Amino acid sequence: MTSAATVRRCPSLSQRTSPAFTMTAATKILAITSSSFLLIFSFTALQADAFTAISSPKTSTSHHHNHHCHVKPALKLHATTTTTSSTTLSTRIPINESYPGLQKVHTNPDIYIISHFLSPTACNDLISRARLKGTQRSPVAYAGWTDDIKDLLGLAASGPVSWGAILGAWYEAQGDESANAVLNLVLHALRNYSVLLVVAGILIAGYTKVRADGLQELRTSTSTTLDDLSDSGGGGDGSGVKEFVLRSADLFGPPPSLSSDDDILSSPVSYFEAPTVINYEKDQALAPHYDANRSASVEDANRGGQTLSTLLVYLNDVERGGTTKFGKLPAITSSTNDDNNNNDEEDIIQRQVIGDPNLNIIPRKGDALLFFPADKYGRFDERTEHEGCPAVDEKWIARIWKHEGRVPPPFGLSDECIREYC
Ligand SMILES: O=C(O)CCC(=O)C(=O)O
Ligand SMILES: [Fe+2]
Repeated sequence: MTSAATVRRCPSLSQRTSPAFTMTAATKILAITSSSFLLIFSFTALQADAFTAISSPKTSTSHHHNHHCHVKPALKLHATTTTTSSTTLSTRIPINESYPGLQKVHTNPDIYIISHFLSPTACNDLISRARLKGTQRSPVAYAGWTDDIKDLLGLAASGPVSWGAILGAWYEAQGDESANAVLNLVLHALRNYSVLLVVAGILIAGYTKVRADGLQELRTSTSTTLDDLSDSGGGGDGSGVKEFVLRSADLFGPPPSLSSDDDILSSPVSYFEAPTVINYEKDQALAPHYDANRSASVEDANRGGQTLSTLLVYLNDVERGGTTKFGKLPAITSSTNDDNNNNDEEDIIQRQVIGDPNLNIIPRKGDALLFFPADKYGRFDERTEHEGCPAVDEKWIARIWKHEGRVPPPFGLSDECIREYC
């Protein structure tokens, strides 16, 4: 008999535990709740570290020799709206404010248009290189999935999983009048909790997968990355990729606080993802999204962390459709912007979609659009939500994302390439 053994081993306990022990309802509730709270507490304390360890993408060093990678950077679409308050944001990363053609179209969050950022030859070269390499359906990453899963698991663990565990244990304890009733109850609660947590985990993983698959429908363009800065490989008039990368380096300027003994990190280019060329055919579009990722420290760890700036260049004139719209920002009217002189302001007003209350830019060949999806500390700025409106006429753009840290290949340019051209 277990109880006899217990009595022999532990006399002091046996004195307090009468053989005819009957567990009161209050004891049961106390036992179950305390074990559940203990579990919830340890779950919450552990989940952050454990989850980060599980989901953190591995940084690959095996690609460093790879000059011409075929890995496409993914677009960061969020399945849920993030809640970062813009009042907690700091300023954006600095840029070269005297860059020729720079015109501010919105202040806080800062958005610029840069007229004639790329020459028509460079635009043509970027398009022809992308055509030669071939574009494929643009990938979409479910940005923030790690945090979403954490949030959902946390909710489940402290809500339905706990109550399910408690109710289940309560039900199982009915009629258990043995001396081990309390222990049994706690064990049942713990077992129920673990089983239900695993079930919740499986359901949440399935739900996340469905959401991730759904996001792909929101981006219907095709694209490719170009990481070859050499003149050969295009139309023969010099490399549009090189022009794009070098002008972007001039625009962003050298990174602050250089560790000067590392020549690669002192080049702004090492913080760039390789240029991506994107093609929209009739009716293709990119739904409203953010270029930053609220879980960048985990999900973008192998591509330089958070996206701090987006630089888009329109590679062709687009008569109808294909505008870039900022759905949370107002259109520029003659009174909203004091930073430009009247001619520049007129020019910008003309480049917006007439009648749209939001900032909505019409593509013009060679012009760049510059904005900052996160502040200089990498904090997500939801005001920069934007979309590529459905194309009517064909549209081509090239894009560089500047990150917080070095973007290693295959996402960024190789050390050899940066040393040779930048
Ligand atoms: O096509 C556009 O105008 C916007 C593209 C964009 O937002 C992106 O590639 O992240
Ligand atoms: Fe974007």
